Amino acid sequence: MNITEKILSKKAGSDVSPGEIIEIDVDLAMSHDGTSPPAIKTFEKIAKKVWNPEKIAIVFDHTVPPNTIGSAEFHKVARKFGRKQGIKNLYTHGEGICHQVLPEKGLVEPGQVIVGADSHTCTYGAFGAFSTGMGATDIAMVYATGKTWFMVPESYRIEINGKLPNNITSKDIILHIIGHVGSDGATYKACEFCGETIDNLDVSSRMTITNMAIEMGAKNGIMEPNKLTLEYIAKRTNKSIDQLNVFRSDKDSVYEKEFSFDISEIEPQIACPNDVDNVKNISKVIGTHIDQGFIGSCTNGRLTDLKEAARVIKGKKVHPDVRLIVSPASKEIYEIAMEKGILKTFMDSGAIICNPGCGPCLGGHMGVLSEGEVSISTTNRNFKGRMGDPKSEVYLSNAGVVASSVIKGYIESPENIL
Ligand SMILES: CC(C)[C@H](C(=O)O)[C@@H](O)C(=O)O
Ligand code: SF4
Repeated sequence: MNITEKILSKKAGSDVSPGEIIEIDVDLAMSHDGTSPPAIKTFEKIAKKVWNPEKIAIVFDHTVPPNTIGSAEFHKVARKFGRKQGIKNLYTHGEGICHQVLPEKGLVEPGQVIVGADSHTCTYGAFGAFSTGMGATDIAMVYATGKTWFMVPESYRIEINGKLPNNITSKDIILHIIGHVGSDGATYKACEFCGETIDNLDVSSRMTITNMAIEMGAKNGIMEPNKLTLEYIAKRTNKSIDQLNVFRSDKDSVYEKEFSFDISEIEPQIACPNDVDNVKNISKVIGTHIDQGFIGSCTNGRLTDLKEAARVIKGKKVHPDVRLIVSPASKEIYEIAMEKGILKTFMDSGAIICNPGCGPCLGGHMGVLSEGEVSISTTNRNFKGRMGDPKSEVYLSNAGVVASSVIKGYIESPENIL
């Protein structure tokens, strides 16, 4: 069996195979300020008390602080519910993006089943957990019962080998893969990422890859935890590595499809408007005019990303006709970036630093695009109108490319700047 099948078998109490429908207990369920209110509405029709207030996390991140009366209402409803139900992990003070906050708070462990009312819940696969997004009504059922059902997915094995070239990050790896597989190329599949490149990646870089599994339609993205990951989880959960429930794929596991990528010579990858799989080598789009750069999100708002961007922008200025918005993915990251002088580097360059949260990622606030405006962004989606007007455009890249581009006012590669 592969890692996904092993986790689901353990939960189901017997060996499962792809296509089978199982009902299992979940270890952790999550919703945020955008999806908690609809989940609560359904929950209140079916139950009075949540199944376990310790196994639910509610994180305010999508519009923090609230930007409309409607979102302030959503915060009020979710906050009241969280308090009434005694939800232990209720983060209402701008702690950061749910997908960053949950691992930081030690809520994510290998071998767990985690569900969340947000499509990028697949991020926790970087820690060797089976995790997936679902709709708010499904989450309401989980809040009430602690259980959910799945069809066991078929698995894709995606092997990545080669040493990362200069100015290339795991964002380029996942964009490269999505460009090949297609935005619906892995619909309902368990995408297992493996190979020497994955084995050597740090925790943040691994999270970027599993985070974007949903952009190929995957049910979940998953990796066997490496040493750095196990150390991270042990530290965050106050457990020893031996206490963690690590699953690994058998050597003779069965996969529906197998892919192999060598990334040792790739260029920075850019997902061009308006599809995440419209991926081009940067050399094809250098010179494209931009009006905004955004560094942040659950994909690339971590310290490694901020450091990479700061390395490129240090001592330089953002182009006068461009705005650069930086929003660290969590308060913890914000604090470290502040202490290390990284935020100062951005401020000196002319950037706007926003509080942790989703920020402009989904076009809600803090950097909405007007008609015809173009953004280069470290986020994960570039659908039509994603960051504002339907006639605005979003290019997706790694953080270093955003930094080099905002200096020039057009898409530019860091290697031409440094
Ligand atoms: C608002 C929320 C439901 C949505 C998601 O599920 O992904 C958002 O986080 C996004 O990135 O588009
Ligand atoms: S940062 Fe963007 S992609 Fe991630 S959860 Fe928030 S809105 Fe969704």
